[in-house]
Amino acid sequence: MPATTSSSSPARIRRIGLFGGSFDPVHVGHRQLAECALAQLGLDELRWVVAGQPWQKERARELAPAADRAAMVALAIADEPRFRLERCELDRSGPSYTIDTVDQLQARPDAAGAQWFLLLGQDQYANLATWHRWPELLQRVELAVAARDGQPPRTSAALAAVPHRLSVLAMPPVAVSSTALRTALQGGASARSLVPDRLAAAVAQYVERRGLYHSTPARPG
Ligand SMILES: Nc1ncnc2c1ncn2[C@@H]1O[C@H](COP(=O)(O)OP(=O)(O)OP(=O)(O)O)[C@@H](O)[C@H]1O
Ligand SMILES: O=C(O)c1ccc[n+]([C@@H]2O[C@H](COP(=O)([O-])O)[C@@H](O)[C@H]2O)c1
Repeated sequence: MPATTSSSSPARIRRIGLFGGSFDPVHVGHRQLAECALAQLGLDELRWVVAGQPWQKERARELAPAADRAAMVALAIADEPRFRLERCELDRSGPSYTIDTVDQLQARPDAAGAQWFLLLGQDQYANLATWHRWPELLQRVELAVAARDGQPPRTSAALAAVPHRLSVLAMPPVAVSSTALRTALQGGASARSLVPDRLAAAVAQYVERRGLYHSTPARPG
C-alpha cells in the first residue's frame, strides 16, 4: 500500500494590519503609508480604524463629525480590496483607546490565529508611551513604523525600556498633514486644488459637497 501523503499544506497565518487615525481629513500620506505596509508586510488585509473619540486631539480642537471622517476614508480606500473600513471605535462610547480596539478585534472568531500589526508614523511612535495601557499593547501587536517629516523611526526612552516587535517601513516622504490641509481649506483654498498631491479626488469632492473645513456651514446630507 502506498504511503499516504497529506495534500493539504499547513494553513497560512493571516496577517492583519491596523491603521488608526483621526483622518480629519484622510490624505495621500495616509494612503502612501498604507500601501507601503500592504506590500512590505505582506498583509492579507489592512483595517483603517477611524478614531471615534481621539482623546488626545479632542482636547485641543473640535474635529469634523466622525461620520464624515469615516465617509472620507471609505472613499479613499474604495479601490483596494485589501483595505477595510473598521468602524468599531465609532460604535463604542468613551475615549478611543487602541488597546480596547485590539481587545475587541482579536476576540472575534475571524481573527483566530492571525498575526497583527499596528501601523504608525514616527510622530505617534514617539508618543506611544502616553497611550492607555501601552505596555500591554506592545505584547499584542507588532509595530510597523514609517518615517515622517524627515524623522526616521526612533524609539523614545520610555519605549526603549520595554521590549517590542518593530518593523520599519520604507516610505518615500510625503509632506502632508491633516492640520496643513485644514489650514489651507480654512484659508480659502478649494479642495480640488489640493488634488492629487495632497487629497484624493473623491475625498476632495466630498469635502466640497459637505462644506467641511470652511467657515461656511455644511449643506445637509
Ligand atoms: N505624511 C505622513 N507620513 C507618515 N505618516 C503619517 C503621515 N500622515 C499621517 N501619518 C500617520 O498616520 C496616522 C494617523 O494620522 P492622523 O490621522 O493623525 O493624521 P495627521 O496628518 O497626523 O493629522 P493632524 O495633522 O491632524 O495631527 C499616524 O500614525 C500618523 O503618524
Ligand atoms: O490608545 C490611546 O491611548 C491612544 C492615544 C493617542 C492616539 N491613539 C491612536 O493613534 C491613532 C492616531 O491618532 P491621531 O491622534 O494621530 O489621529 C488613532 O488610532 C488613535 O486612536 C491612541
